[in-house]
Amino acid sequence: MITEVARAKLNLALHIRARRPDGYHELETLFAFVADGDRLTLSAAEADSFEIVGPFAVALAGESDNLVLRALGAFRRRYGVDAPLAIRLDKRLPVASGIGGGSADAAAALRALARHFDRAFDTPDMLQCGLELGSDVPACLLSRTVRGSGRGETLVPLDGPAGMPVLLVHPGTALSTAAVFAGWRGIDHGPLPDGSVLEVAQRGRNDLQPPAQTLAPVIGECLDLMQRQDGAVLTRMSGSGATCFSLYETAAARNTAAAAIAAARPDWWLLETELV
Ligand SMILES: C[C@@](CO)(OP(=O)(O)O)[C@H](O)COP(=O)(O)OP(=O)(O)OC[C@H]1O[C@@H](n2ccc(N)nc2=O)[C@H](O)[C@@H]1O
Ligand SMILES: Nc1ncnc2c1ncn2[C@@H]1O[C@H](COP(=O)(O)OP(=O)(O)O)[C@@H](O)[C@H]1O
Repeated sequence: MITEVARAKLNLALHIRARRPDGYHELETLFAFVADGDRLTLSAAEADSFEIVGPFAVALAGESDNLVLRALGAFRRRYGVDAPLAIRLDKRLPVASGIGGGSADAAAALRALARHFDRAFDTPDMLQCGLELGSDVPACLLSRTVRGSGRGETLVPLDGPAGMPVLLVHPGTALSTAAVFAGWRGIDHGPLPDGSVLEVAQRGRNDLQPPAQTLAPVIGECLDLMQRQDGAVLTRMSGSGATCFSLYETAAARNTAAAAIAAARPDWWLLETELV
């Protein structure tokens, strides 16, 4: 049996530069990944099966086109393999929350398939296979700190602050990525700055925060509460929201903040983790 962690994705900064005629946006982003995420297992079987378990399985129960199955179909068509497989997804990340759960699951499925069929996962061909499933899937295939541009598929690996403590907070509202992009006002506020990963993150922005917050005002409350805690070196919304993150210098500061936020908002989802 093969197990892959579908690590949660963060956009440490996300600059939207232009609307494209094909309906996508030209962007510049600093992708980073954390130690925790969904878990995907894959094994040879008599017949195909797909099962979703875990705390957020119920959010996907009504959907037939899970990104994991789309990844399986894309891999089979591309590489001409059809041996039956049993796949199980342990859904631990909130759905439609800006931390790439679906993209990370698709990427984890591609990595597991590559291992099962004895292929490399980081080839141009696999990255293209990933891009056809979603703009974030190539970055999620690599699951390491990387600068992304274009639709998110032009990737330059960077040395990030691995091990840095992170707190993720999701205030409960699911947001459609397309709806948030549609609310971007079309004003280019400029490229990612230069500097180390942490400097770029601290001097950067998330241009999708204003339109996300218009759709889900609770994001403002979430950021306020996170910013009121001591010791964060950066607090920001990730992707199209609504998950927000804080980076800390120490695990103790992160844990103290997590306890205070959990006490204030017991209904919000929290994850204490670290950058990889
Ligand atoms: C905003 C980001 C930032 O990393 O993350 P999430 O919030 O989804 O996690 C990504 O750009 C999301 O990537 P992904 O979730 O793979 O999006 P896709 O499936 O490719 O596209 C969904 C929709 O988002 C919009 N979209 C996506 C990427 C992009 N560069 N421009 C866009 O305008 C389009 O409306 C598209 O139809
Ligand atoms: N395995 C999956 N996990 C999460 N969402 C999925 C999955 N498969 C399909 N989806 C669909 O993709 C949408 C975007 O989900 P997700 O990737 O979690 O959000 P985001 O792109 O904001 O991080 C969901 O609303 C859901 O309809």
